[in-house]
Amino acid sequence: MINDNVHLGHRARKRFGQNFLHDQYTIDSIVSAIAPRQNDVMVEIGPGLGALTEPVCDQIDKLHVVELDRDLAARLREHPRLKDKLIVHEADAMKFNFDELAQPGRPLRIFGNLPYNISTPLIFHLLEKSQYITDMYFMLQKEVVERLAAGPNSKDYGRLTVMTQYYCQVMPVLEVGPHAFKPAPKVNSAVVRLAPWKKRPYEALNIADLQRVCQEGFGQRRKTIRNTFRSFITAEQLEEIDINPNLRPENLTLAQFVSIANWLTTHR
Ligand SMILES: C[S@@+](CC[C@H](N)C(=O)[O-])C[C@H]1O[C@@H](n2cnc3c(N)ncnc32)[C@H](O)[C@@H]1O
Repeated sequence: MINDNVHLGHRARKRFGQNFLHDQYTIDSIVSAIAPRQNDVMVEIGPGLGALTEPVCDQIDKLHVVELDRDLAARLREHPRLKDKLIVHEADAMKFNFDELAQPGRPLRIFGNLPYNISTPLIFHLLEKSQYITDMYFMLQKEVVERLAAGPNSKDYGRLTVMTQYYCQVMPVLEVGPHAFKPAPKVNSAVVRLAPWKKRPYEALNIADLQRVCQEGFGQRRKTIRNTFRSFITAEQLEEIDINPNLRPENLTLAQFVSIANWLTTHR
């Protein structure tokens, strides 16, 4: 019997979200979407057994990789074809200082088939580093990509949507079925490109206030905003900034979230 949990001699560890890509068409499509260029400062999160690492290294001379699994990090350090090109950071991507890798005038290009158990907090972590980043290509649960790309008035629209679209342009790239991985996950996946805006369409005066408005708003998404936000803005004041107080948080555009946050910042 074939053991689907062992791939290239490594037993997949569930706690590290290990589902290794093995479908060549999917691998080629992702790498051609990323289109690595010689001068790019590139970082891969969770290189694992190197499914994406190898074809990317065929196109560039140096690649930073951040891998939490000690055995996989050791394997990459000794990999005959890769060891001279890789800078292996054996670390938790959630705690890793990505900004230290960026060089003046050379922001980072980050990619990875992310462990699904940490993908949402990791995206929040990286959004705060967006000034150091050119773009990010991530394989995620399809459902998470739908949340990232959602528009107002949909069930997928939430805090992750608003905060990501505040920092980045969101472009879904490719859908991937479970059988592209070993072991096969129970869910469908998709690749997305997140590209931090060169000039943001809306500017929050204080990012903590935008985070607060999103958190409070989507924490009670069935309530109207006259109720949700009553601790800091009245229905009349919402009308003064041209926002209907009878809307629900999921009806608000990014521009309206930023207007409410900026009202909060300037009326303390
Ligand atoms: C879904 S697998 C992808 C592996 C490989 N890139 C591929 O596509 O086959 C996720 C990888 O992330 C690593 N990983 C899990 N948690 C991590 C963390 N907090 N920081 C860095 N790497 C992590 C796992 O060990 C694994 O190698």
